[in-house]
Amino acid sequence: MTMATAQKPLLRATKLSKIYKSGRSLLPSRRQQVHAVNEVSLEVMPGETLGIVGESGCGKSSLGRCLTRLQDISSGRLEFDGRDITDLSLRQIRPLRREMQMVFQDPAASLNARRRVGDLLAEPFRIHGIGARSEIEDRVSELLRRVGLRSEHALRFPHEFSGGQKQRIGIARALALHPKLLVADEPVSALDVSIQAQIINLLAELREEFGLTYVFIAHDLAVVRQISNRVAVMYLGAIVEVGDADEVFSTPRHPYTRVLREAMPEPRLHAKRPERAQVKGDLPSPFSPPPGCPFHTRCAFAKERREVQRPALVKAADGRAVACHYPLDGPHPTGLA
Ligand SMILES: Nc1ncnc2c1ncn2[C@@H]1O[C@H](COP(=O)(O)OP(=O)(O)OP(=O)(O)O)[C@@H](O)[C@H]1O
Repeated sequence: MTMATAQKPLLRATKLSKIYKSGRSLLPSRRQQVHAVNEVSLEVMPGETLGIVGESGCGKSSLGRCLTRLQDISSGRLEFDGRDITDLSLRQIRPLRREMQMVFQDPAASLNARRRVGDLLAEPFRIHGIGARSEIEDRVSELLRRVGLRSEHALRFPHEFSGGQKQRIGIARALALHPKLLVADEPVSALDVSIQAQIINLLAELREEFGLTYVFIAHDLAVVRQISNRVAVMYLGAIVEVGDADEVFSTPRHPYTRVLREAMPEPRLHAKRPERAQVKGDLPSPFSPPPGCPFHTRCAFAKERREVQRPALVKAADGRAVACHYPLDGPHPTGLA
């Protein structure tokens, strides 16, 4: 790989939006729209892990599915490996599936319960016409070993495995064809904490071994922190802060990031801060998001004059970006404070 190639983002989203039309009303004019992803722009560089964190319903899964084109994009642009893939049809996108894969929270849902694990892992090779039968068997055994299982496990059915083992199988299936990009959507949320760490370690090892690039989605900041180089914080469909993971966690600039961080189960952090930041009220309905700054209804710092404007995500000189009229730390990005 040349330096020039290395410096180009593997994935670039520009003002990417996903709007769902709710089917609740029979009258099309009365149907409500959910702006699940609202003009998100981000870049993922080869070899890095971008964590995406935010509360349930903020649009993380929708963004993940758009980034891998498992679902259509309503507006904006998506480039993968230098190619515009925004409007590719399902047929056109199929060959790219080898290069961009997803791992989900519930691996059992994507593993056909009636088929043996060996068959499930052989499927990607068959679909893409790769390898003779004996070669595929060898590759399946190797895959199982690589994710910490045994080759004999190929003969078993998914229900014979624990939650952590099922996720190992899900990861093996996603990595079978050596993709460039893996989007993991809450891959450890359903697992016990001790198993979570094992799966995160496995993902980190595989990233190094295969030179993978990850988008790692989770509602749990502590989980995202363990594996991400950079992190993007989402609120009501928009990215409100993005930057180096350690810096975002140690000195959050968006009031919402600070609330998320202080909810982390770290006794040391809480002991130092008896007055923890509180988020006021409930997450507004995505059917009728507040005008102006989407966080102003819950923000301890918002003042009326700033409610009417939606703050843009502006990058400061140190590379961190925040969409806030009242950032908490560091250079002010908009000059409005
Ligand atoms: N297929 C769909 N049709 C209509 N609305 C949808 C659809 N999928 C998601 N939504 C809505 O879009 C918004 C974002 O949902 P999404 O699942 O992307 O968020 P999330 O942050 O991943 O939440 P969770 O962690 O609970 O899955 C929510 O209001 C959700 O109800």
